[in-house]
Amino acid sequence: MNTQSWLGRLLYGATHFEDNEEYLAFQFRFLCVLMSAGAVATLVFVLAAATGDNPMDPTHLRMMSVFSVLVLALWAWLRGHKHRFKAAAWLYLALCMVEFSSALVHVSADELRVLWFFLNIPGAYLLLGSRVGLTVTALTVVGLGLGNAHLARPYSPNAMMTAMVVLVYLGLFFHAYSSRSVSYFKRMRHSNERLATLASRDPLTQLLNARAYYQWCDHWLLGAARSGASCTVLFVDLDHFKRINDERGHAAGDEVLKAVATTLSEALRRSDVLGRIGGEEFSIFLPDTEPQQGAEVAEKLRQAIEQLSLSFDGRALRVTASVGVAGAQAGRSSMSAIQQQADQAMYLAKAGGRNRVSMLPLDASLSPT
Ligand SMILES: Nc1nc2c(ncn2[C@@H]2O[C@H](COP(=O)(O)OP(=O)(O)OP(=O)(O)O)[C@@H](O)[C@H]2O)c(=O)[nH]1
Repeated sequence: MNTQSWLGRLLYGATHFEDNEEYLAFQFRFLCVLMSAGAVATLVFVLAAATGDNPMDPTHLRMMSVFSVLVLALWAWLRGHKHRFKAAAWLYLALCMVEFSSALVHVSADELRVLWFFLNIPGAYLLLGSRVGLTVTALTVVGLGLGNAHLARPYSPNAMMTAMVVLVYLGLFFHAYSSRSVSYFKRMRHSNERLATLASRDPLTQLLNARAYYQWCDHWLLGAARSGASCTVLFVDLDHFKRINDERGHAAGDEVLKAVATTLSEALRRSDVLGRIGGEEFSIFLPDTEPQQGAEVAEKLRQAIEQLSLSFDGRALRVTASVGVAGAQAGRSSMSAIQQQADQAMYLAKAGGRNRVSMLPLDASLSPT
């Protein structure tokens, strides 16, 4: 979506659109093309008038020159800046209205000049939405209806009627089209967001699933490789979880997993990342954190889990966790190597009696049983 040809770069500038900005990307590019084409076409008219091939009213000629310069400037201002799109679209619409009105008033010899207004209708709908499109259609019909009698060479009632019917038809046609296409894009964006959530979240706890979690960690490690920043991974594995399932039922086990996920999320900083990477296994990535600090966080989490007061079917449930801590420097280790180290540390904690925190290479158990 963001790979651009040389023509694209020339017309739109270097503009990055997110996956959920597909419709904005279309509108932005459409406006850039409209403005560049509009400015060039107007310059051709101006040049033809200057060489005497297309004699034109001097007031309108001046108007066209100003129009083409302003549109070129507006296009240059918009290129590469998607957040300027709305303002540029409004300004372009206003410039077109002035330009077409000038042609209507000053170029009486051109019987077809009313056609310029027809261009505004699709442009307004596609760039600024159906409400603006409808307003522009209504203003054009009313303006032409009231202004015709005051023109130096007014259109015949028949010609005016034809122009108005076609304008109204065009307005209705684009109203239906733009409302449909916008709602279609919105639904598509919503579905894409839902799909992205389904693909990256664990359905039980709503935490990142293993794939999304590791993807995030790999991305961080890659980004921090140059600076060699420290990070710590905590591997949290619930103790004797099978027993909870066997003795209290699978539903009780699910409740425990949800409660632990909430407890961990609440205890962590916003910059930390938490994923459910297996049945009763959670992994936590602490960016810019030395192992010793990470071990303190691990101990805090272990205590929070131990202190959880849970009950299922009216009976209390107790849960504890063993936590393995592994520290690393970005650029020196891969995520799978760090996770493996955290895994081994967690097994040390299990072997040491569970409900504790361990760290490699020396067993750095922080909590006595
Ligand atoms: N309720 C529930 N249980 C799950 C889920 N995913 C995995 N499990 C169970 O988690 C249990 C994990 O058991 P083990 O790997 O033996 O680990 P443990 O009983 O916690 O023992 P230690 O880790 O050695 O303390 C298994 O019984 C799985 O069926 C889940 O989504 N919901």
